[in-house]
Amino acid sequence: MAINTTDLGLIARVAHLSKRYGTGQGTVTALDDISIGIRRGEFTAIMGPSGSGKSTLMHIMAGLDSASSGQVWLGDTEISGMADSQLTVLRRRRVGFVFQSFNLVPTLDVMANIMLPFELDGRNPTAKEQAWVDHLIASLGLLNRLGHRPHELSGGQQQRVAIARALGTRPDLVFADEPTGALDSRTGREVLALLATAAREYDQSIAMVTHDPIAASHADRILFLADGRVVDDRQRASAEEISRIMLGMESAL
Ligand SMILES: Nc1ncnc2c1ncn2[C@@H]1O[C@H](COP(=O)(O)OP(=O)(O)OP(=O)(O)O)[C@@H](O)[C@H]1O
Repeated sequence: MAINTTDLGLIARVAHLSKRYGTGQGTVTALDDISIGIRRGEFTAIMGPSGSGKSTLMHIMAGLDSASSGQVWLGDTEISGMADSQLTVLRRRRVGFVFQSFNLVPTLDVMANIMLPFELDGRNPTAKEQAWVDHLIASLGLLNRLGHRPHELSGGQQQRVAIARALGTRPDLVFADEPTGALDSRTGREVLALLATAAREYDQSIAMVTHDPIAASHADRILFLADGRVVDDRQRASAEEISRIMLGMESAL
C-alpha cells in the first residue's frame, strides 16, 4: 500500500498496528489494531492509564521496537520491516528524544551534549545548523552554562539541554517520554511551555507520552489510549477535561 504521509499533513503514521508480547495463554496484547497519524508541526500528547500501551506505541513509532503486525511510517518512509542498522541511522538523523531522566552524558559538558547527535552522525554542523543550535542555546538560557557538566545543573536546566539536543538537528519528530516526570511543577510547566513553543514557532512536530493531565493540557492534540486502543482524540483540552476523560476511562476498565 503506497501512502504519501506528507500529502496527508502527517509526520508519522501507523496503520493496523498491533503488538503482542509472549505466546499462547500468556500473550499480552499491548497494542490492538491502532491506526493514527501524528500531524506535522503539532504538539501531540499520548495519554492513558498505566499499561494502556503508550510507551509501546512510542517505541514502535520511534523505531526502537518492532510491531507484531501493521505498518509504521516516519514521514514518507515505511519503517516497519526495516533492518536494525537502517533504523539506527534513521533515528539518528530524523528523530529526537527527550526522556524523563534527561539521559545526558555525564562526562560531557553542555555544549558537547548538545552537539552529540552531529558527533554520532560523524559530521560537523553546517553554518546554518550551527546558527540554529546557537539560537536554541540562547533562547533556552544556556549560554552561561555551556562549559558545565550535567551534575552541575538543576533538573530544569538539564531538561533544557536535552531539548536543545533533541531540536538541534531539526528532526522530523521529537518523542518526549514523561519529560516533566522528574521536575517540580513550576519547572515542569516551563519545560512544557518550551515544547509548545517549539511546535508553534519552529513547526517542530512533537509526540509526548504522559499520564499527567496538566502536561497534556499544553499539547495541541491529545490521543487517549486504553487497553491498547485509541479511545479518544481531542484538539486541545483543559487539565480538568483531561482528568474527567481519564477518570471515565479508568472506571470503564
Ligand atoms: N517487554 C514486555 N514483555 C511483556 N509485556 C510487556 C512488555 N512491555 C510492555 N508489556 C505489557 O504491554 C502493556 C502495555 O505496556 P506499556 O509500557 O506500553 O504501557 P504504558 O501505557 O506505557 O504504561 P505506563 O504508564 O505504566 O508506563 C502492559 O500490559 C505491559 O505489561
